[in-house]
Amino acid sequence: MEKGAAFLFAGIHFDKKKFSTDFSRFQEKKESDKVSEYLSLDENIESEEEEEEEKEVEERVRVKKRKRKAVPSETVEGFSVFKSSKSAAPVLNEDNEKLEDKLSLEKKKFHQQLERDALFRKKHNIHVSGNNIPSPLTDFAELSSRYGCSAKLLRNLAELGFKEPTPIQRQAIPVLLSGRECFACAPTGSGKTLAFVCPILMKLKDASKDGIRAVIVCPTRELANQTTRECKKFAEGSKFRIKLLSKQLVQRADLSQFSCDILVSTPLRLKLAVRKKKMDLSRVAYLVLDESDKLFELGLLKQIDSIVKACSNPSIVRSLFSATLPDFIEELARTIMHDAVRVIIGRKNTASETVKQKLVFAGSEEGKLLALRQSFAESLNPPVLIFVQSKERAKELYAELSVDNIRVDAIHADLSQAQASSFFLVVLGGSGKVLEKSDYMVGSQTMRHNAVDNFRAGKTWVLIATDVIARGMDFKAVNCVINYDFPDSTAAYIHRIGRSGRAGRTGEAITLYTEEDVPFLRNIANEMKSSGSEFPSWALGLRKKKWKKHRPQRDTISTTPQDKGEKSNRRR
Ligand SMILES: Nc1ncnc2c1ncn2[C@@H]1O[C@H](COP(=O)(O)OP(=O)(O)OP(=O)(O)O)[C@@H](O)[C@H]1O
Repeated sequence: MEKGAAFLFAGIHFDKKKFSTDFSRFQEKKESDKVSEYLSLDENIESEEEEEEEKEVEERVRVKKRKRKAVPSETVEGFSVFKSSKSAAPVLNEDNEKLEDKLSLEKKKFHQQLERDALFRKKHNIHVSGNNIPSPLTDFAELSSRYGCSAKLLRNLAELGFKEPTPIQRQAIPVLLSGRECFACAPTGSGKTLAFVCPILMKLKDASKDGIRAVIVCPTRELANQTTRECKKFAEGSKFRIKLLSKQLVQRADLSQFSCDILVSTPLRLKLAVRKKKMDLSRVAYLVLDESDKLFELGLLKQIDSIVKACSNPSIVRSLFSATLPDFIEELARTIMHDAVRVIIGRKNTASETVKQKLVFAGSEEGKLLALRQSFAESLNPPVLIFVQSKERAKELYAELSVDNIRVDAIHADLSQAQASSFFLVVLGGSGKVLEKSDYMVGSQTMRHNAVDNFRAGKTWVLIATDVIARGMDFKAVNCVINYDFPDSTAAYIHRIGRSGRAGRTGEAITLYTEEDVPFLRNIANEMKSSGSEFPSWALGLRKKKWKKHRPQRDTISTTPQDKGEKSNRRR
């Protein structure tokens, strides 16, 4: 429009009714022949106004509808707003209702499942904390239906005689299979090994040469050995490469290209392999710290720290397992774990309920030996495991019992020397001969092995040991554990007596004590009480004493004449 003529038409409106014929003529003309700018000018003005009004109304309706129905914008917008909105509304309502029904049904199902899980956990004494904890396993078959477990693994479990999962297996396996990190505390002999090995085998699926894929750290060589053997049993028939990090392996010049599916090791060996032989742990997807409270003790903490750092894969799943898990260890561990699930079976830090516990006052060191001989004379029900507090005392007791016509053996390690000179140890052979250093430096590993194997095989009836085998060792049928020397902590007590009463069997534990041990009796009595054993109630009335590494100097065990002169001076 020309600016100059525009004022002439300002305020002029056609009376559309009066000039409807003309108007329609123009309209037709306009539409067919594109009427002159002059005539169409007013029309345009009017139609623009109308169009704008119409648009405004449409927009208002659109906004109102959006607000009222809160339906997705695509269903309102479009060419024929009113048409589509009229027909869309009922469909949307229906959809919404269906969706709501579906959601509430799912919610209901979810809550029912939570209730079932809670009841099931209560029945099996499983306590959990954490977010979105997966349901416990009702049976091993669920490993297949819920997680696609291979038939081979299920067959292996069946062949090992594992009919039902134990409580720790019921809960820890689904937690780890869901990719969650886990703190687990379950009684001794309750099947923790399978609880961490099974998810690893299932997650790794097939053998691969893609670096080191899973690492299991155990505090002692015996336990690492046993765990390797167990892993191999569970993985029977598969191509998984399961390796124990042996001394020979660490001696290899370069481990930077070393690969295996599961690597089992003690902390010191693994740290050396990483530091000195460039072993690469950056691809480890699963890290298990077994007997984790032991691994977090001061002597091993630095090694564990460097191992955890070397396992630098950001999506790593870490888990901690033990029968004893003090709060401060949990807090420490929490600093390295993400959104971990905590699984406790029964009451945390309690002895196995399948072990009948007894406390016997022996008066003195002489009284202890007398009590032991007397009990063996009355009934020796092998296999029996005897714990003493030092390797010297193991040697002395061994010398005493080997003349009693008892098939006895001894096993112990001097851990402080082991740390200084790669596992210096002393083993006493079945012959009763105390080995010279040159003997055990050559064959120490084999002999320590033999002591364990002979005991397992029933060739040895009585095994005298230090705390080196107190943790994790699975001697299935140990009938009785004797604490010849009082344990040095509650955890040591729980682990020592836990060598008996495993996998649902019953067992017995006898703890001898002298005056020196009385201040710590209350702690043992408490353990006896909380694990359901008979306990001396008077001991609970004793003064509370913090139990820190109780290893008093004790008189020698030896009764041989040549030792008698020295006896008063010799305290172990
Ligand atoms: N589901 C199962 N059914 C039957 N036996 C089982 C089952 N799971 C494990 N066992 C057996 O129970 C015994 C103890 O298992 P395991 O050594 O794993 O216990 P643990 O909880 O690690 O004990 P510890 O705290 O002393 O290390 C083993 O002999 C093992 O073969």
